[in-house]
Amino acid sequence: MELGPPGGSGPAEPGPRLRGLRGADAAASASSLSRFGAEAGCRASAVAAVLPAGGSGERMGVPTPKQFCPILERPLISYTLQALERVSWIKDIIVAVTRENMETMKGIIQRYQHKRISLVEAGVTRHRSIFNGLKALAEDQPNCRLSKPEVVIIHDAVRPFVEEDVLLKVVTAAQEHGASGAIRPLVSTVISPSADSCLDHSLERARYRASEMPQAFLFDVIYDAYQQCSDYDLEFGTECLHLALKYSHIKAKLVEGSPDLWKVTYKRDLYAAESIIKERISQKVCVVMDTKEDEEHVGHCLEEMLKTELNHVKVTSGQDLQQIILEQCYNFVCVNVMTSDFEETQRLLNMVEESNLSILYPVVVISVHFLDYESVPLGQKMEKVMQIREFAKEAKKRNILLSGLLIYFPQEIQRDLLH
Ligand SMILES: Nc1ccn([C@@H]2O[C@H](COP(=O)(O)OP(=O)(O)OP(=O)(O)O)[C@@H](O)[C@H]2O)c(=O)n1
Ligand SMILES: O=P(O)(O)OC[C@@H](O)[C@@H](O)[C@@H](O)CO
Repeated sequence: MELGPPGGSGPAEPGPRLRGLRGADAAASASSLSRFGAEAGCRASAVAAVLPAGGSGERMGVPTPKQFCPILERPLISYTLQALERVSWIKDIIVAVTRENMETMKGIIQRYQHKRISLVEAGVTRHRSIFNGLKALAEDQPNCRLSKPEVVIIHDAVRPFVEEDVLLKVVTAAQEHGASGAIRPLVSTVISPSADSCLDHSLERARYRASEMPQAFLFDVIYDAYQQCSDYDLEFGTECLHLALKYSHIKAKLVEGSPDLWKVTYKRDLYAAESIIKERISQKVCVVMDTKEDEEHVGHCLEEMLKTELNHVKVTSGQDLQQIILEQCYNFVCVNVMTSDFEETQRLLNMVEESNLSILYPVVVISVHFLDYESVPLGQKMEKVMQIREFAKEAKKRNILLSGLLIYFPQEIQRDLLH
């Protein structure tokens, strides 16, 4: 579906071209029932989001625009989309990308099964990209399929660490004040240089804040502002809150944001983002035992030890494995006591694959085999466990990192361990 440029109004560059890729409506998660959720019997305030993603990432210093740079083999923008998709009361997510990156963006949406996404063409500046995203939501556009929201969130596509709580804060504040934005304390002091590059004056740092994202606006407030916007502001402006003040005379409510709201701008930010993501997905481990009895003995011994290092440790003998996978655990220790077959591990791999869990992040599975070296010669055991290499090659294709661990115990110690 194409959206032509509005009749005579708006900037010179091509108007937004909406290529609806609206996925199936994501099931509203019960946990997100909120004043913006699908609560039965009350009119939910419609909220949409516009993600400017049409930049070239010059400061990153690599050929690929930073929003498409990989983190753990997945494009940065996919993490931001996932963060917004987790919020069930955001009904539409409009992403502004350049025409040349449109196919790349479509591929990301399909590969990572992103939902509620619509694409518009980016502009030559960030403000123009945002304006094109807003036009896709305005009802004054011909053939527009998206309904106008009451509140619109604007969030840079290169800010992947955005949580539901700050989104709720800025949207609630925007409903009350017309506009709202996340802010953070300044790290460096702001100074004003003179024409000859000497210090003219410095600002009292404590009196100022850094403007971050997300921001939220009553749709009409920000859309009217962009429609009145001068070409100079569209070309050189960097602050949507300023446009709301200058053109719609709305003073945005400022909301203290968390330290994670920073924007990926330089290469070091990409490394920082990767280590934060690794840290987050490695804090949850599930120990899968092959019997209920082992769960209560070996499993809980392991749980006590792991809890000294990790935030979330879950032990199961399989009955609630499906739920654990749904809760997005990405690390599994599959313990096979007294057996060297892989039935348990294979069952886990199948469940992980069926759940599409490894689409978004790599899943780590360690298959541990406690074996009595007196009953079976090492060579035969090693042959069995070496099979895991074949499993691992196949699993890697599905973003599942499988490894095997063979632990030999004389029979009596195993008995002691289990009782
Ligand atoms: N014409 C533009 C320029 C920027 N952006 C988006 O605005 C966000 C924040 O802008 P910035 O960090 O400046 O991104 P770039 O312009 O790509 O970076 P650089 O200035 O280093 O080139 C990014 O998601 C970027 O893709 C956009 O949608 N359209
Ligand atoms: O200026 P850039 O294009 O690097 O990034 C845009 C930022 O200025 C902007 O995201 C925040 O300051 C909030 O407006």
